[in-house]
Amino acid sequence: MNSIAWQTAKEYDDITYKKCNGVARIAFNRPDVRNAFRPKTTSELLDAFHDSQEDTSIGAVLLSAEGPSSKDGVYSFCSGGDQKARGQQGYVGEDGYHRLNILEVQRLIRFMPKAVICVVPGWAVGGGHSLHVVCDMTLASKEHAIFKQTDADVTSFDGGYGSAYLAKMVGQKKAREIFFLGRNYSAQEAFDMGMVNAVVPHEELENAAYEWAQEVLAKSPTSIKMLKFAMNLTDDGMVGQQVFAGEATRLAYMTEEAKEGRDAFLEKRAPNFDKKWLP
Ligand SMILES: CC(C)(COP(=O)(O)OP(=O)(O)OC[C@H]1O[C@@H](n2cnc3c(N)ncnc32)[C@H](O)[C@@H]1OP(=O)(O)O)[C@@H](O)C(=O)NCCC(=O)NCCSC(=O)CCC(=O)c1ccccc1C(=O)O
Repeated sequence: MNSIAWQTAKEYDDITYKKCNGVARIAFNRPDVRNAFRPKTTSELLDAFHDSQEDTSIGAVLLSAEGPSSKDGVYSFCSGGDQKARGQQGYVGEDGYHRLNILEVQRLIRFMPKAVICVVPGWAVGGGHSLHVVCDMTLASKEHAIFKQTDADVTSFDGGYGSAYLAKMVGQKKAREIFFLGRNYSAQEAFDMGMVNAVVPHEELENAAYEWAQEVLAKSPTSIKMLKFAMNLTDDGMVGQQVFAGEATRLAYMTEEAKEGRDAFLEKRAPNFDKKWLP
């Protein structure tokens, strides 16, 4: 991480948020509890992801984690929902309300028109595992990453991207094994299953993720956005169609034809569209 001139974009309690050369880095920062998320964490994640989406200088986002734990030196990406904050109907924040807002974070990652790369330095467990699944790509620490699904140990079930989309990624049998048995899988095993893009020596992990982001940034922003939404579309139903079509509408807005349609309305006249029907 030393060679990258990260600048803090905003101070938070449960996460860190930095930017450098078109890349944003959002990282869990509760390493002593394996980076479990509580409502405060998810609110901060939503805020930072929203900023990354809105910032036109940012083209790719790393979702990573600080660490290791000051207690035992163990690295983690995220161990899912903080079970100490869990109430009867969800996770209880400082306002006393019970929330399930990690799914909003998942949706922001899924629908943001920028590549999101998950950086897994250690444990990726429960809702933390699901977050890695929903990211566009995942890089994992060769020495320390461990993937594990504990939802069925604590009466939770991510019935969306965390399980059904995972099954599309690793196959139905393997996805059922991951959820029904809750075993530990190494970075290499996760790579072999198809849910990790690269296994990287721990010391090089953050730099590798930044380099992957820089490679993405060298590509056409419109292509990256449309490709992401096209690949999402078949799994996201009408919402996937809506997101893809929204961007298609934006492209249509940029044409002379659209300008004529708008101007004709404002000038209270019939539109004079260019009568060319391209083959
Ligand atoms: C991650 C472990 C496998 C790591 O094991 P180990 O290395 O032996 O460490 P530990 O000694 O167990 O832990 C160290 C320290 O951290 C605390 N801790 C770890 N994980 C959590 C956690 N999730 N919550 C609270 N605290 C945690 C642990 O207590 C220790 O503290 P000490 O004070 O030092 O004793 C292992 O830790 C582990 O299995 N952790 C629990 C994993 C888990 O079950 N997570 C929850 C899964 S359910 C979930 O994530 C909800 C998903 C979700 O949010 C969701 C999904 C679908 C729809 C809606 C929602 C929604 O929004 O709720």
